[in-house]
Amino acid sequence: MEDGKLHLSIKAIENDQHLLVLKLSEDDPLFEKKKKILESKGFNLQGQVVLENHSGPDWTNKTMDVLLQRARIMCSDELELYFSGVDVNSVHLYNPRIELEALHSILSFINKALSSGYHTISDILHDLRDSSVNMIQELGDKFRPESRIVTNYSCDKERSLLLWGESKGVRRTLEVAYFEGAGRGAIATKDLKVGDNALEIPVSAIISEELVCESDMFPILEKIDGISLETMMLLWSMKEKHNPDSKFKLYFDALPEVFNTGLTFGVDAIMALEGTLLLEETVQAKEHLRTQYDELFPALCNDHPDIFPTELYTWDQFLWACELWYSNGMKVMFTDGKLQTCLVPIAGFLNHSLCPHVLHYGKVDSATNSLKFPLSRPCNAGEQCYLSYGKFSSSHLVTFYGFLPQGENPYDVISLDIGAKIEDCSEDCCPLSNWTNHMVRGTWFSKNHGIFHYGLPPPLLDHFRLARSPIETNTNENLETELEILEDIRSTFEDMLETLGETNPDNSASWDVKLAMEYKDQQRRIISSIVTSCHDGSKLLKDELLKKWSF
Ligand SMILES: C[S@@+](CC[C@H](N)C(=O)[O-])C[C@H]1O[C@@H](n2cnc3c(N)ncnc32)[C@H](O)[C@@H]1O
Repeated sequence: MEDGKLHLSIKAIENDQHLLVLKLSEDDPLFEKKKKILESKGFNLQGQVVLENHSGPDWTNKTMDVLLQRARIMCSDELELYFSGVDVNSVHLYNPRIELEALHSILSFINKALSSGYHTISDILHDLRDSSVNMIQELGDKFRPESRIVTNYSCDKERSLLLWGESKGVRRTLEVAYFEGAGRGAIATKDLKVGDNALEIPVSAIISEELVCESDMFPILEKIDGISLETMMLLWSMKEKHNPDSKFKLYFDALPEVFNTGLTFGVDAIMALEGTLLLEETVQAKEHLRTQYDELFPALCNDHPDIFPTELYTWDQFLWACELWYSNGMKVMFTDGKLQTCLVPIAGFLNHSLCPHVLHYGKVDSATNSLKFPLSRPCNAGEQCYLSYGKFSSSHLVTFYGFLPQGENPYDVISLDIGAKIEDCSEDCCPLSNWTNHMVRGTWFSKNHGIFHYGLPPPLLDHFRLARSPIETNTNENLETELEILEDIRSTFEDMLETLGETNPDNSASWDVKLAMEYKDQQRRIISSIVTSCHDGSKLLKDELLKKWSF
């Protein structure tokens, strides 16, 4: 089996014994970094586990542990490698999504192995499968975001859309409900296991580029220099929304009238963002859209009033359509290998979570010509079923989706403008120093707050160490330098805290001001954690220095 990032295989050896081999995929763009981590943790690159019948009750747990430690590294993304070099032994959740990917990769492999024979070791494989299923269940149990259903919301339009879906061949084990603070969402109609499909949408029920290409606006749009198919789709949807004969009428009818994303923040909310990078991000994103609009309108309406009626192409409607596509668009890979941003009716009801039920979706199954949404973790009947929209920071989620996810978002990082790449020092001393950008995140994610770590990202510390003593690579002795580094980092982040200022909670504030303030509070929490970690680290160093001097 191959999961893009890791190869798992079973080889028969002697005396009914088998070898389970877990190897890093060389196609993984992070291959070199992961290889270095595996080596630095003392793992050989050819991860092998001998499977023999049967080695006692502890054997399954120990084997799962070995497999999981490796799979965590193999499934990690660049961000996780940057921050922790992956704390493979951690029993804490540093990133539930990666933990889920690692467990799910192991489970999928074992399921495949079981269905393709290996009778002599089927007991072992069953035990490993049960163990991974239990671990996935435990992971999900630790992550239960609050989701309260609003009972007085009529879901008539949504139900009509579900019925339309059934008539188009949509299969589902989900119902729609309205949730406090999240709008519509999907709940499981029965207990769903890992591998069950929450949804299956035939390609014919997906809004894709084909529709604009067949429309009467295409011959006009294709003549515009540099216009993308995504922009064409957006313009098509602005008109189709009002088409009483549209094949997707029930879909458009069920869309929210307003989206409430960062793109429609009012002046007060923008002002409330003062001191955060999100202020610039939202302003720039909106300016970019305004420029794009002004390049197309009113020219298109003036030149082709029959195809582009002025009343359907106002700036406000353009912005609504941008919010629709940003917050509901899904990347879909079709069977011809083309990747398109599409609107997927019904799947668009699924909300996002940091520990989603559906992790892998977006590739059309050629056997059924449909888009499937299989579960990577179980979802009980009546429970809200979540999707992963992607590995997004809170600033991205606020700007383009208009919400902050519940729980600690590991992708919530603050980039630091100290970009210059430093050359890799020797592999033995700091194998993961070769980064082009530096960043920080809440230090509560780090499990190592000890001396020389302080809960801060190792590559960032190495960057400062190298900048101070380019020749000396082993800084462990250099406590004074460490102290200076921590003082520098602390003062930078104290300045940031000061720029952020204080916010006073105001329950009567509008939705956008509340969201902006909530975002700002989160930023403050992240920055405060760095200041505190620097402070605690300095104390550790001073204690150490005192000990040295007292000898
Ligand atoms: C694809 S739609 C999901 C369905 C949406 N709730 C609705 O009523 O149409 C994406 C939007 O749902 C909302 N949303 C998704 N996940 C959320 C979450 N975890 N918490 C709050 N709102 C969420 C945001 O408004 C986002 O822009």
